[in-house]
Amino acid sequence: MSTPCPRTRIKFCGLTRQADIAHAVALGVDALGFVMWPQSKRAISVDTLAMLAAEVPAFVTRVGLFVDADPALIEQCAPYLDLLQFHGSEPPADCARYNMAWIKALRMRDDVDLHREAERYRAASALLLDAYRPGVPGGTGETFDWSRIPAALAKPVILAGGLTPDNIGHAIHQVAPYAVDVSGGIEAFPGGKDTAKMAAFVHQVAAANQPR
Ligand SMILES: O=C(O)c1ccccc1N[C@@H]1O[C@H](COP(=O)(O)O)[C@@H](O)[C@H]1O
Repeated sequence: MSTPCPRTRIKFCGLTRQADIAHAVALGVDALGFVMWPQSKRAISVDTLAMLAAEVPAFVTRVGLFVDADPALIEQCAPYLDLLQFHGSEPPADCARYNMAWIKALRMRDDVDLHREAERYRAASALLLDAYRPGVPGGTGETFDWSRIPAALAKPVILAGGLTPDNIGHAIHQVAPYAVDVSGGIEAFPGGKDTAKMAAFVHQVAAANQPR
């Protein structure tokens, strides 16, 4: 029997509208991210999170994105989420205090040591690697040098940062990540997804997963 080809999991982030969720689910997207950082142009309220989370069927992961958030906000959101995404400078103990699965975003500053971070955040379900821009926690729409990602890292890698339907095939072939995360690259406007770009992204991931 031949070895099955690995399937790159897909997370769409920055969902704010029911119609975009329905389209993402129909495309077979694995995880949907909700930005709970109030300064983001994609931020939603807890009430909107509750409404949108109810639209997500079983086996699609609802991810809450937080940036150095007040624990009270995370606790309020937790009933509507399956996974926490920490996108600030949260230390491991702060990520682990909610009795929920979590991932840690790391911004790829020049001096980041991914092996060291993988050891430090060993309780994370995965590490999400994003571009670094000073003063901005994420969602910049910028890529980083993917060759900086070591082939053997102790944690699954979620590749993020400036991914689009045009570059995702190349990214998967070069990095072979566990999953990919996209926000700006499938948007029509901040917080609103473009149905054609969503479909193109998913199709490009599927194409990159075909044996060559
Ligand atoms: O989307 C945001 O507004 C955001 C704000 C603060 C931290 C992270 C944010 N988004 C995440 O950033 C990466 C890359 O996004 P993009 O594809 O480059 O737009 C992704 O994980 C988003 O979920």
